[in-house]
Amino acid sequence: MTVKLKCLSHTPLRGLNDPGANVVAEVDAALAKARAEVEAFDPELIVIFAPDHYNGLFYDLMPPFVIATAAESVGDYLTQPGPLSVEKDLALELTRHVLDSDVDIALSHRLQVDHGCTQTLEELTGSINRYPVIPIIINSVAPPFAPYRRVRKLGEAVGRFIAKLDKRVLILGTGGLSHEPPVPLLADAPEAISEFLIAGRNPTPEARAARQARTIAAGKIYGTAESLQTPLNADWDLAFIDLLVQGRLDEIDEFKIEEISKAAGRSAHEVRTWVAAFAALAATGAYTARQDYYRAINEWIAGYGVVSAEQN
Ligand SMILES: O=C(O)CCC(=O)/C=C/C=C(/O)C(=O)O
Ligand SMILES: [Fe+2]
Repeated sequence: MTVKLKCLSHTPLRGLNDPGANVVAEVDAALAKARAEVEAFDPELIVIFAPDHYNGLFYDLMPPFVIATAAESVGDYLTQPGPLSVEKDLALELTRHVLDSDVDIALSHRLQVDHGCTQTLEELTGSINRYPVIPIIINSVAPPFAPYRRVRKLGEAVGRFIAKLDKRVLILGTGGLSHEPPVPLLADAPEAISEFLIAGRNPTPEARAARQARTIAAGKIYGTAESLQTPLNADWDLAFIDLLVQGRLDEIDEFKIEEISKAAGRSAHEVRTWVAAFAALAATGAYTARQDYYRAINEWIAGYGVVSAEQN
């Protein structure tokens, strides 16, 4: 087995509310470099830890963690719709292995995934189905969340499974860093919103367009005095990246969910996907990591980072 890791932010607003051309070019260059590295590595399997933003998972049955044996992209926010090339039998084997490792995980034989999973796949591989993939969704948007120490345990269990495979495996984490888009909360939500959050699968095109328009409007004022959302926090982001690069993963067990929401925004919990990805890599052996890119980008509602790592 050979393992490489990439963790990066995603944003619903790429192409819909872009920052200046110089910043877009900078991000494009960072992504082009990452994509070239993936191409050269030529993975035989991608294990992607990703969040969902009320497209596949709803409060009618909200699991903390899910492995998909089949997945279909809903194609939100300019992403490619259609099926992913999920390694069905291996995904099922991984599910058994995770359960045998004392980490409870849900299983889906038909999961809808959104830009939170597919944008990174597209950016790093050119499409949503270029390489065999196993999607692992970590609830990062719909509280209550599993504690961070459980996310680390999940990652470790997945890493031990990867370590037994005779394959080149690319581990991906996607989401974060600090940010807070206008994702509604179930607590105190009006009837129509709570109905959507509980059972809003397959929205009409009009409903999807309204969601996207709301996010674009939020992006236009994000980081200004007019915005009610928690702003980006570059210090928090860089400290988190440092912790991963320095291999201080045990400190993650002490992360406090409420404190992170306040300091870095409610959607900063998407970094749970990075936690799981790094824990998985660490379970395969010692690693070296580096920060490839970071910039706080208000227009994209994203503390936007790219981090790479590989086994020593
Ligand atoms: O669900 C919607 O489309 C509206 C909610 C939203 O703002 C989506 C945010 C997407 C992200 O990737 C994020 O910021 O985490
Ligand atoms: Fe997201």
